[in-house]
Amino acid sequence: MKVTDHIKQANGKTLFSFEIVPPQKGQNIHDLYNNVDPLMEFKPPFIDVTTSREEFVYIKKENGLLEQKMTRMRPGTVGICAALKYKYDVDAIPHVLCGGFTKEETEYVLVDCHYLGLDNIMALRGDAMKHEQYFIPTVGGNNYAAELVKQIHELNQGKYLHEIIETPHKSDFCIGVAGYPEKHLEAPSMETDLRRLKEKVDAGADYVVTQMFFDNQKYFNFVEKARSIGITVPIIPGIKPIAIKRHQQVLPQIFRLDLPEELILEIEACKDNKQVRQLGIEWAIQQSKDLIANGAPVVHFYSMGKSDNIKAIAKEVF
Ligand SMILES: NC(=O)C1=CN([C@@H]2O[C@H](COP(=O)(O)OP(=O)(O)OC[C@H]3O[C@@H](n4cnc5c(N)ncnc54)[C@H](O)[C@@H]3O)[C@@H](O)[C@H]2O)C=CC1
Ligand SMILES: Nc1nc(=O)c2c([nH]1)NC[C@@H]1CN(c3ccc(C(=O)N[C@@H](CCC(=O)O)C(=O)O)cc3)CN21
Repeated sequence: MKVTDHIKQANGKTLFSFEIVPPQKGQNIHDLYNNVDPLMEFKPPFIDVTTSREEFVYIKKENGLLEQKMTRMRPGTVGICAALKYKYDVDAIPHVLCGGFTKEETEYVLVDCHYLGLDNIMALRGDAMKHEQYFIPTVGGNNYAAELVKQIHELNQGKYLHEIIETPHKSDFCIGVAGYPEKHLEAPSMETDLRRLKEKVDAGADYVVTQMFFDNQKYFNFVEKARSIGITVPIIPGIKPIAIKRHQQVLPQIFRLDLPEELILEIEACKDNKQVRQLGIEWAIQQSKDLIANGAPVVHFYSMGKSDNIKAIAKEVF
């Protein structure tokens, strides 16, 4: 079922959802299930499965030189979605990226999703590769998420690439896109970034999931601004519980967001990472309760593999 239909069906009750990252290749799918199992009692209507960029790896050759190879360390997004759907009867949402894929490859992924009965696609541009300072579009691929949304939307109209299919079967994907309460790191201003978001919605996006934020006011202001420029689709807040002291530096650095002073002081007062993890849980519980009280359609959790903290939060909130 579509995310938008889950939201309609919930009739104002806030839903719980989360996001997982495929394991590194060579791992066991049961490790993933072990982290999903404890969260299923909170009845997530959908689970997102991310797609990671390809990266360079260096293989030591016999002569001692290093050989550079390009590989995807965490493949399997669509396969994991199918596995989750059929194991738990849950809607699993693959993240489909512009970066790393030609439009043709993207079409094949979408055809797989359609055959597997996946009803939703999260359409993202994707980050820069590790060695790149900025995102460089893939030759033959989509340049921005809005173009990817257009490609998916056209498939929904039965328009395949190169228009060589005469009587096409139409897909009916519900399309999610990302939104940035503290603006995307490359955007020159909040207003421009919001216009970009509007372009994605105008191209056919059905809902928005936000980047993580630690001050709910940022989300409320963002929703207000989005509404004021005519974005009417659901805007789902994304929450990440702080888990280690180092997040204080790396999260602002990677995602270009601010941590509230109160949270920083509380992290500084923690003696070890066990205390930070507990603080992260408590902070996310407060954020979630406030988001629910203010009518958020869903609270979506970025669980980066381990689910114990998400479970502790969901137990208090859902
Ligand atoms: N829910 C999730 O999983 C989330 C994922 N992300 C990640 O963030 C990264 C960025 O992806 P998206 O937001 O999908 O990218 P996007 O293509 O919507 O935007 C990327 C940047 O390009 C700018 N931009 C967009 N259209 C433009 C145009 N026509 N001309 C000039 N600039 C333009 C935007 O303002 C933004 O700074 C991705 O790696 C995604 O995986 C971010 C937030 C949430
Ligand atoms: N720009 C961007 N790219 C993404 O892939 C992405 C977003 N934003 N926002 C939404 C979700 C949330 N994501 C993430 C990704 C990593 C961590 C994270 O905490 N990573 C490391 C720390 C960073 C590091 O050392 O490299 C961790 O400790 O787990 C959190 C959320 C992935 N998604």
